[in-house]
Order: sequence, then structure tokens, then C-alpha cells
Amino acid sequence: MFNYSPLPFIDFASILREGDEDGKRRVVEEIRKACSEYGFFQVVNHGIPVELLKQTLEVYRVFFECPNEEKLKYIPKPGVDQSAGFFKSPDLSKEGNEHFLVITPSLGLNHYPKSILKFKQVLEEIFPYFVKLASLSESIISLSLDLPANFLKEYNNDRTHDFLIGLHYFPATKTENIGKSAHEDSSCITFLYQDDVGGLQVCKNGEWIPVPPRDGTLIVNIGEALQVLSNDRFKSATHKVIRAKEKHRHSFAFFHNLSGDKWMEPFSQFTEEIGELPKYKGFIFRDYIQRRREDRTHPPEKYEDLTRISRYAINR
Ligand SMILES: O=C(O)CCC(=O)C(=O)O
Ligand SMILES: [Fe+2]
Repeated sequence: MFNYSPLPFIDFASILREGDEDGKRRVVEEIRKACSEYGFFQVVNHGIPVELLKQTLEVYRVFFECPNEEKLKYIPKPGVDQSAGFFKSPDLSKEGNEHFLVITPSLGLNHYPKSILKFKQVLEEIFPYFVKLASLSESIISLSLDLPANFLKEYNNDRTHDFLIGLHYFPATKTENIGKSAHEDSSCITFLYQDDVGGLQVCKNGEWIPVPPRDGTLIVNIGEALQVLSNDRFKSATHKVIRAKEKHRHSFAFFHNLSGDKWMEPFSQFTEEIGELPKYKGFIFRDYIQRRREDRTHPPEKYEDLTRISRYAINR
């Protein structure tokens, strides 16, 4: 299989090891470079057992193979918090290309599919690993932005908005192959694990770069929250998924998020303290998330009309 990707591989072994200061400095530099050039990187030796990543993919796969009537039980009811449950994404009117299941532990456990043995157990086992890895990554990213190691952690100190999403993409049809159309993540940091089908592509300077699957490797990307806070020093790269012919694809992602009541605007360290103008006006993060959620349930006619972070950009 074609297995080359220009996206940098970063080895986290040295930051998981106590006392390896040189190794840690190297990782800080590698992340600085990857986040300014691509907004994406791949992590090996991330501390999450590979077997557990595979089991997670497997329980999601079993869920998505259930008959529709079983999956539909988990569609969030109207009037109930829409940030967890089963969703079918008619991605801008293209029916049936992607299904997903969102698990947000802070909302309680009632949205775990009960019919799948081990689903809850596996998800409850992997979730704390992601929380820990995200916290570690956040401190390294802080250093890569020339901020104190605990700066982002102190700013982003509410973990109730983190969630896991399992995704199922149907095989391409004769006429179309869009899995997830080009988008940016709104999170602070996203961690993705994909099966061996492939299809993820990242945009750099207008070119689409494939990210082929690599066993046990996590794909990490910067979300729009960090893009705004860092005043564009780190970019949230546009990415998409192309569906394969005759193959179902599964992936899952952990979103290290920001609390909705946060006031978002570039940190002064990236504006007035260095004599630069802010590239975004301030806004309440929830307003943006709600607009994006509405786009998901009621997609606009035209792709260009989807809500994007650029609505808060200051164009000079
Ligand atoms: O399934 C994938 O590879 C990507 C998923 C993704 O981009 C997302 O959920 O935001
Ligand atoms: Fe994404």
C-alpha cells in the first residue's frame, strides 16, 4: 500500500519519560514546525495502548453494523442536548455518506449503545487516556507557542466539553465520493485514529495531501480555538475525507475542546505585547459552536454559506 505522508511523525516517548529534557525540547521544536507548516502531525509512542485503539475502532464498527432501527434509538430527541448521540450526516444534501456517534461522558452514560457488549467498558477505558494525552500535548503546544507550559491548561480548565466521535463512511457510489467535505475543526486539539482504508486528506497551500493509515499512529491537528487564541500563529488546517470504492471506512476522533462560555480573542502575547494587531474580534465560543451545529442539522443550500471562523476575522 502507498504509505508515504509528508506530515511529520513526532515521537512522544521522550516527553512521556521523566527527566529527558533534551528530548522534550526536540519535541517542542518539532511541534512548533508542524503546527506552523501544516496544522497537522502524526504521533507515535503516544502512551495509548495500540490494542485499545483497535478495540475502540472495533466496538464502533459493530455499532455501525447494527440495523438502522437499533442505531436510530440513539438519535438525540428534540429539545435534548444535541452534543451526544447518533447522527446521519446528509453532507450538504448528499444522502447517506457518513454516520457518526458522539459520546460526551460529562452528559451521563445513557447514550452508550447498550446492545453492544464491551462498548461502554472500552470507551470508558480509552477516554481517560485521551484526556491525559491531550493535557500533555497542550502543555507542549504551550511551550511551542513560547507560553509557559501550564498556560493553555489554566485558560482551558473545564473538561466537560471533550468528546469522542466514531465515524462510519459508506463506500463511494459511481457518481460521488465525498465522505466529509472540506472543513476545519472548531476544537483546541483533535486526535484521530483511522482504520486501514484511508481517505483523509489535508490541505496545504491549496494542495491536498493524503494521510495514509499507519498502524498505531494517531493523527493530531490544531483546531480553530487555538488558531484564534494564537492569532493565526498555529493554523487549523482544512481537511476532508474521500470515500473508497467498495469499502466501508471507520475512524474515531477525540476532541479536546473549550468551554462554551469562554470569551475568545487572540491572547495579548500574540498581539499588543509584540506590537501586532488582532486578526479576530472577540466572541463567545458558544455562539460559534451553536451556528456550526445548526449547519449540521440544517445545512445551507450552498457550501460557501456554512459558518466558518472567518466570520470573526478582522479584514484590514
Ligand atoms: O474520519 C476522518 O478521518 C476525519 C474526521 C474529521 O475530520 C472530523 O470528525 O472532524
Ligand atoms: Fe475534522
